[in-house]
Amino acid sequence: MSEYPHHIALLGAGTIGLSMLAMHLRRCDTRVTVFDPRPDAENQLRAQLPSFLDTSQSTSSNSNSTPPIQDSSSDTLIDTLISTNRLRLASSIHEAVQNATIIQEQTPELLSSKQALWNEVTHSADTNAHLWSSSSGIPASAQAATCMTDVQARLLIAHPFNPPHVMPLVEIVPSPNTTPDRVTFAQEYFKAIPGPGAEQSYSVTSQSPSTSASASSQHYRPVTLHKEIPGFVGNRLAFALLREACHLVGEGVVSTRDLDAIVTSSLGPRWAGSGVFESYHAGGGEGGIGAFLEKLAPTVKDVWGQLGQPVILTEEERSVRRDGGGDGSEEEDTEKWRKLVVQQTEEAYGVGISAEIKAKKMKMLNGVLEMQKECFGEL
Ligand SMILES: NC(=O)C1=CN([C@@H]2O[C@H](COP(=O)(O)OP(=O)(O)OC[C@H]3O[C@@H](n4cnc5c(N)ncnc54)[C@H](O)[C@@H]3O)[C@@H](O)[C@H]2O)C=CC1
Ligand SMILES: O=C(O)[C@@H](O)C(=O)[C@H](O)[C@@H](O)CO
Repeated sequence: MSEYPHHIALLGAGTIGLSMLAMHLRRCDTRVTVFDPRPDAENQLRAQLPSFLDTSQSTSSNSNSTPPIQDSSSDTLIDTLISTNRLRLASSIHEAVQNATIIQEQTPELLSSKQALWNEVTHSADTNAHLWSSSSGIPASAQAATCMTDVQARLLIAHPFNPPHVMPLVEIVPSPNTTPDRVTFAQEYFKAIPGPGAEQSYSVTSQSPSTSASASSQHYRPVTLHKEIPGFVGNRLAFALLREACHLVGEGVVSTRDLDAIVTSSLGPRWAGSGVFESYHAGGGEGGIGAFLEKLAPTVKDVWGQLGQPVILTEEERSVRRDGGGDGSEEEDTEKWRKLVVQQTEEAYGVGISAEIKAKKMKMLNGVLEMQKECFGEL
């Protein structure tokens, strides 16, 4: 038996993949083989991963420091992970999945490429490996539609929220063909991953492989959906809010910056402590959410009936319109909101986020999560 019971093949080391890598390495009983075809994959990993690992200052909530630039200690950390067999870089999918017990993909959000990936993976992988997809919204049944039944039984969605090395939610979304034992394994695996800042030495293999976050210190919160639905739950809620936000900006009701201020000075703080239903339950007074819905039904009905339906075009749809001889003016009308949203957001926040701002946002996020644990035990 390997010194590491869990051998994860991580396919795709981009925005989510590298953060997922740091998440997996927080368990002492894992080793991870990474594959990404981009020519600069190793450089990207060496540049990004150290700042996601808890040994750096930038993840602790009391840090004012900006994420460390890559220095020799970062390289040493990566080299030590490699020399202690906790981290390996593969040059092909075939190589990456050899003897993997868990195969997790964070490749581009395209159904066709995910389907091709799973077919390629299952030609080389152990027939008992767990198969996880980080997809933002493509259900497992769609991804596995061109795979054999035994593959469909092992494939599920483990959808993180960015950045997964910090954000507690993992949406576990099985397909109708995913067997219950695979769901249970995924739930228990993520629950046992220590949170950010857990005292952790990534390089010492002398630590016993067993790692389990105690219930009181549980950080990750896998939530399993009962049914598949495109976008799952987190993104459907987020995209519903995004749709109305884009509608309000497109109609000239509010600017993007002021809409963000409305969220961060009300709903954001509220929802950090009480979710949608709990907060309306409290708002309903003695009668709880039942009373809330009764009292507010006329207003809710009126607002629901007037929520915006802004149209968004895919790049393909936009090019078809342009190829059709359109001068873009029809597109401008159809997506009037889009130009305003992009223009106002870039004016408000610039293009690209500075390392200093990223560090401040990370400090705030860690602070909120620490406060949640302090007030409510496990998240
Ligand atoms: N960016 C986000 O906030 C979140 C993204 N996701 C999901 O995670 C997945 C990846 O998204 P990102 O990390 O943002 O994309 P990304 O574009 O940053 O990274 C994708 C990586 O996959 C690599 N890749 C392409 N084909 C590959 C293959 N055949 N095998 C291995 N690697 C391959 C690319 O070189 C790239 O580095 C998507 O399904 C996305 O919906 C999920 C949650 C949040
Ligand atoms: O918001 C998140 O971090 C995730 O729910 C996502 O899936 C991404 O934002 C996604 O919507 C964009 O890649």
